[in-house]
Amino acid sequence: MREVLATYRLFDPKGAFEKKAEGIALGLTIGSWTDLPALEQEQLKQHKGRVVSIQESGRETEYGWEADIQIAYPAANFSADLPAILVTVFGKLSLDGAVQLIDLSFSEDLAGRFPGPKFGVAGIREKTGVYDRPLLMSIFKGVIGRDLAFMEKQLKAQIEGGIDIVKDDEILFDNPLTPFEERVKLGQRVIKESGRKALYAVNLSGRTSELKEKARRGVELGASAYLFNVFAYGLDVLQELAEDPDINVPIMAHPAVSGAFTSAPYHGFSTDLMLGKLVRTAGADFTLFPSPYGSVALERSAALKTAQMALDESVPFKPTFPVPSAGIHPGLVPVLFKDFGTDSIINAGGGVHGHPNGAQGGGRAFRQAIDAVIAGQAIADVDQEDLKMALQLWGSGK
Ligand SMILES: CSCCC(=O)C(=O)COP(=O)(O)O
Ligand SMILES: [Mg+2]
Repeated sequence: MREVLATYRLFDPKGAFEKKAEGIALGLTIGSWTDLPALEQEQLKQHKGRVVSIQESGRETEYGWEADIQIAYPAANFSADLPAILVTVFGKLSLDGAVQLIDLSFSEDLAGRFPGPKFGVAGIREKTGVYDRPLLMSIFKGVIGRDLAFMEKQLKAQIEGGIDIVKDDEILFDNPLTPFEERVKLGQRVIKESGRKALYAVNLSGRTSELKEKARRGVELGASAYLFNVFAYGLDVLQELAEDPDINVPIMAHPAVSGAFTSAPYHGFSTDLMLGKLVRTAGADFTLFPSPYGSVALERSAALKTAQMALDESVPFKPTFPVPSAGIHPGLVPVLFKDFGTDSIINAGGGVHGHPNGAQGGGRAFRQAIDAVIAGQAIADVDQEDLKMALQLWGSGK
């Protein structure tokens, strides 16, 4: 049956979940129907949401008792796009007090209407030539108000330090000093000159109506990846980009703005649904999200579940690379590896550029830490200068 299955976390002071679930199933589909003639009632029944399960946790919160409920919505009610689906399952309900949308599952034929990542984990490993360890990514920092020569210096240092992927900071937009097209050309040239198989994710920014054309032009000029602030634009915009055959480079979903609707404990979307499952469904090859340990920390269980959703083998999409980020330094590599494993990306801005030996030293320190954990060695025992300096500066561990 073509349908979407929505899981909600509900709260109710009286624990009247059956009534509440039925109210949602009816309210988000056919509304009130009891006064209608029998024939019309029969026709409307095909469109009514169906309560599939109610699971009470036994936990009492400030909003009352807690339960997870599942409601199936017939695909006949919506067109096969994320805006229509999100409005169907959480439209006005999202405005109605304490309720969270924590999961969405699509029937197979419906899932087939979405692209998923073009490249996924395997495709990105192929592009970077790295198969047996977490990849290392870094971020341009302090480039607002600086020119292309400054960026070139930073990019060279990062690549020479052994970084596999360099990304723009999400706050770097098109600007006269470092315009999009010039950044693309610069990245292409510097990577080519380095002889490495690195990627540079340029921030694809600007008006929605101009994005596709801009992205295609960037690809013509040699762009190797795009960073995209998906939550400022919307998931459907990401999907449009991912589906375009001419935009044939990996897309990196940045979590900026997502906290506005994923961070509340009793309202909004769950983080793993948005940053794990839905960005993957819409076509992101990488998903960035706050790690549990750094400066902008996500609760550990939410971060782990986000990575799990990005890689989950039970969905019919290529896996999205999980990128736990923010405040990452070399001393955190062992815990990142323990929690997120080989199929993850270690990503750092300050932890690379703030190294006493500059971005080159920062890159080397990370690579030394990664090599050590892969070899089963304690990073504190590594006798290499860059890593030692990093551990002295930032410590080892959380
Ligand atoms: C909130 S995850 C995004 C990571 C990011 O864009 C960033 O700038 C992190 O920088 P940091 O210096 O904390 O590594
Ligand atoms: Mg940033």
